[in-house]
Amino acid sequence: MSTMLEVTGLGHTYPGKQRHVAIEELGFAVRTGELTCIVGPSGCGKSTLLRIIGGLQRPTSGSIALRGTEIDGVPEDLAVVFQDYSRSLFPWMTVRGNVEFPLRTRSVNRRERAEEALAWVGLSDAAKKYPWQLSGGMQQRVAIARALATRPALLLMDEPFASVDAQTRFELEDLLLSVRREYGSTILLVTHDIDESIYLGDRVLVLSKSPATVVAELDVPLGSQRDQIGTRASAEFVRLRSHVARLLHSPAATADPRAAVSGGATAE
Ligand SMILES: Nc1ncnc2c1ncn2[C@@H]1O[C@H](COP(=O)(O)OP(=O)(O)OP(=O)(O)O)[C@@H](O)[C@H]1O
Repeated sequence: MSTMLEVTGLGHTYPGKQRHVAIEELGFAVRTGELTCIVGPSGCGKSTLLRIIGGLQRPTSGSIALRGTEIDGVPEDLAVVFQDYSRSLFPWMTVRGNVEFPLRTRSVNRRERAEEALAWVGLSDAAKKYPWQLSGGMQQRVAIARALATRPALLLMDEPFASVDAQTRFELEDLLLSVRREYGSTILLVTHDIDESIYLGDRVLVLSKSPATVVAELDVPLGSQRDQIGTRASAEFVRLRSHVARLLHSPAATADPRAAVSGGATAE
């Protein structure tokens, strides 16, 4: 499998009076076609990391390569879905207008692409509505459709389901799994929810407290067909969940980044 994203020796320090070392010597790779979840404690630097990968912020040190080319600015073939759907959609544009918006500079059939992406997320009937006429979960589907319409090489998602209720969250998680199964998307998703990281991920990267560094990389051997009840009740899921929880809460685990590489290791 080829490498989609390679992060090497990444560091970021916020300067000035509030000087803060947010990320330190952070490195990992995302393989093409893989859904990688990053889980870490609140304030550890997850959003900073995604902003840097998305080209919205320059790192203080280290490098990031997308398909072998170092990122300098906002890459064309990368899309981001943020947590706050209410601020990421344009309220004066219809749903279809929002999905077509990032395609305006590309020579593609915008209408066709937008309609296709809306069908992927089950919102064909809402194309002419405005975002404010939709529920929160539907608005986040629009944001996902807008990102998918550009056919990004890499889809970045920053806590995409953190602002919706639990039932909608489950539905959106399953939607994401089915879309990526069908289209083989490469996805890097940040969450602070351990269960979500295991339910969605082919691989989970566990980050330390700030400054963020990779504590462990775990393979998630749960297969590609997952369901909210059976998968979450499985012995493997429960084992991984307690393993990640221990890694996140144990100061000793932060000492050796290779302490728990590849899910086989147990913290018990
Ligand atoms: N502009 C800034 N200036 C100084 N410090 C900052 C700035 N932005 C973020 N930080 C600090 O950097 C650290 C990482 O912030 P970041 O938002 O990346 O964390 P996070 O893991 O995404 O947080 P959360 O889980 O709460 O969303 C935090 O301690 C935060 O206070």
